[in-house]
Amino acid sequence: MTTPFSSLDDFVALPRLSGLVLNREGTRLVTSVAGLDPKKTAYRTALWEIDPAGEQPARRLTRSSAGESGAAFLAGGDLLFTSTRPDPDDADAEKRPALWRLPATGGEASLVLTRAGGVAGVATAAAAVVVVLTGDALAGSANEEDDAARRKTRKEAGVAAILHSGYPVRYWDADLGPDEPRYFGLKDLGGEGRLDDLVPSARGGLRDARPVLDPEGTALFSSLTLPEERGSQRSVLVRVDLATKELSVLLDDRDNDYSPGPVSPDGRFLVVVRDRRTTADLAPRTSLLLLPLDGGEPTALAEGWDRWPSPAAWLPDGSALVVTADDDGAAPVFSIDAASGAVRRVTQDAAAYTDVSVSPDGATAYALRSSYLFPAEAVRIDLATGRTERLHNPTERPAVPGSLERIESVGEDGHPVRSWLVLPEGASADQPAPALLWIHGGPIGSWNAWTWRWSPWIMAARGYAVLLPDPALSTGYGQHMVDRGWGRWGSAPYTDLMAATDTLVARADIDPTRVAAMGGSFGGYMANWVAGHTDRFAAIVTHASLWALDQFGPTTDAAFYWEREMTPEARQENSPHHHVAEIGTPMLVIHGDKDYRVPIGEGLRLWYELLSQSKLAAGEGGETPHRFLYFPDENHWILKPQHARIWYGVVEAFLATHLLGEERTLPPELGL
Ligand SMILES: CSCC[C@H](NC(C)=O)C(=O)N[C@@H](C)C(=O)N[C@@H](CO)C(=O)O
Repeated sequence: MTTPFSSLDDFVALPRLSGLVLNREGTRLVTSVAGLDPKKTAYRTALWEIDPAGEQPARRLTRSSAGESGAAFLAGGDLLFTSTRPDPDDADAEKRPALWRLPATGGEASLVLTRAGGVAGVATAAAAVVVVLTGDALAGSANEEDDAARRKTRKEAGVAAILHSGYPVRYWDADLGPDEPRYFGLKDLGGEGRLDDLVPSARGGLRDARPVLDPEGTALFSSLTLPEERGSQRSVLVRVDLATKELSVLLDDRDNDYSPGPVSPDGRFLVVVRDRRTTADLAPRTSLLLLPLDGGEPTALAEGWDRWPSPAAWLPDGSALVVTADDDGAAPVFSIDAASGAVRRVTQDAAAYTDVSVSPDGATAYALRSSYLFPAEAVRIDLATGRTERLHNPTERPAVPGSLERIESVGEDGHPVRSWLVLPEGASADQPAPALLWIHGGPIGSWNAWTWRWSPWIMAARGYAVLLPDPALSTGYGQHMVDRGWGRWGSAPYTDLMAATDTLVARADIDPTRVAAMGGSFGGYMANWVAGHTDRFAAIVTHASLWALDQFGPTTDAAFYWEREMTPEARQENSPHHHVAEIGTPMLVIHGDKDYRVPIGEGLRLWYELLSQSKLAAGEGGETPHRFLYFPDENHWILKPQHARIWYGVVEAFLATHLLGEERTLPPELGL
């Protein structure tokens, strides 16, 4: 069967949904759809409306060459969004994300405000016309005019230098400073659009945070990151009064990070996500608290539930909280009774749900849902029965070239290890398929949702089976599954993966002689570890991978996080670079230069040590089966559509050489 996964051009052109917001009346749903721009070198998003009743077809709301994102409904029904589309009244204005408003009654969107530091996000109150914007301001600026003037000076002088006195200095793929994120209360939406800097003392503490407003728009709740000694940090929970700007710290201790969930409909309780601070002996743990906003003590919610919930929305009568949580290769919707903490699974399918909101009568939820069978799509969920119905979406489900199975293996310690297995069409005992072991990143995570970056269907369309195992350190299997791998990456996570591979190759429809291992980020770490510990794979692909743990810890963008995870001894014991001399498998190394999470130094050192020290080191004349695919302008992830095509094309060619004994033509854009 020909599907969009047969052609990389067709694959990158598939439209992608993200985000879903519901208006207060429950009558309008809005999502973002990303599609290729005319040059096919970038994605741009447009806003689409979906009928919550499931009757009308989806309709496109916005159209511009700049694209739109960050949709948020105002009480009253107008839709706010951000866009770098041109200011209709100022053709010469600099392109920067601004705030736009689309009237509920129809007509064109109008520009609400533009600011020198741009508008990064919008939060609105449910029951009052109150808006809080997120946007950058230069650290030293006193107000908006001052900020604009300082930016102009810096730009005209051509200065990019940044003077730091604290940590971190980089985040993901961005250099931090002298900009820092701020929250702005927007006064007089219809008039001058005056902005009020709500936390001027935040320094860099609002990075990674998002404001949550109470229903009446009297206060915002947020995490605020505070610097600690020795480059460390913690996230405390704060409340900011939107009238007086008074900031109060609600929860702050050195054993946990806190972030806000939704405020109860009566405004009395705040749901709080508590993330336990890790040490070399203590793995992460996520739990929920209910914090009375009248000053009482927080209480644990669903304390005995061995899952890590992500809060989504309250039922309108405040009787229950709707959450999602990773669970056995899925991320269903659950309901937690607010009084008893009793947990009930709502959705029953093996899918991952996000962006959940609840209708005003509390009977229905709306969400995005994806799985390995289909990308994100908007659905309606009957909260009483769990019955789930696909709405009329802006996109169709792409047909996939094969089938999906759930399989189970047993780890060395007897612990079950569960995997998804993608099988190509025609795989059988008569025609066993070559196979790929794909290792997920994190390492705290799960293969439970569609991903565009690691699409197993691209490989299935080319005849490969793909195994997606959740080894030790994966989420959705209880705390013990995380604890048994914490700080011991080369032990249970590795042996679980080998147990899953044993189960895979024991199948009659899999060819045990043609199997490769691949992973990205932590998955790339593990691919490197696999390379130094077994010769059972015919090829290894390692993307954005950790190679030398002593070097990686201090150079990543969040050194404090990794330095907590292992002792110096554990870093030595678990570092793949000590085993380079054992590597006898051809490796394809892939790295982006703008990767600040796993800095390029990991990829450069891995590449040189493979060429100079592995069993397949470069010989006289420089010959080696290893390859290095380097992206000078990509980050931890390969995001540009033309580079995604190169990524899949080069990976496929490398696998064809070593698993199938076939030579493929490399993508011509490589210029080779
Ligand atoms: C929730 S697990 C922690 C993720 C981790 N965070 C920090 C602060 O380092 C992280 O980014 N890990 C990467 C090495 C990684 O494996 N990333 C994966 C998944 O997040 C990826 O696919 O990029």
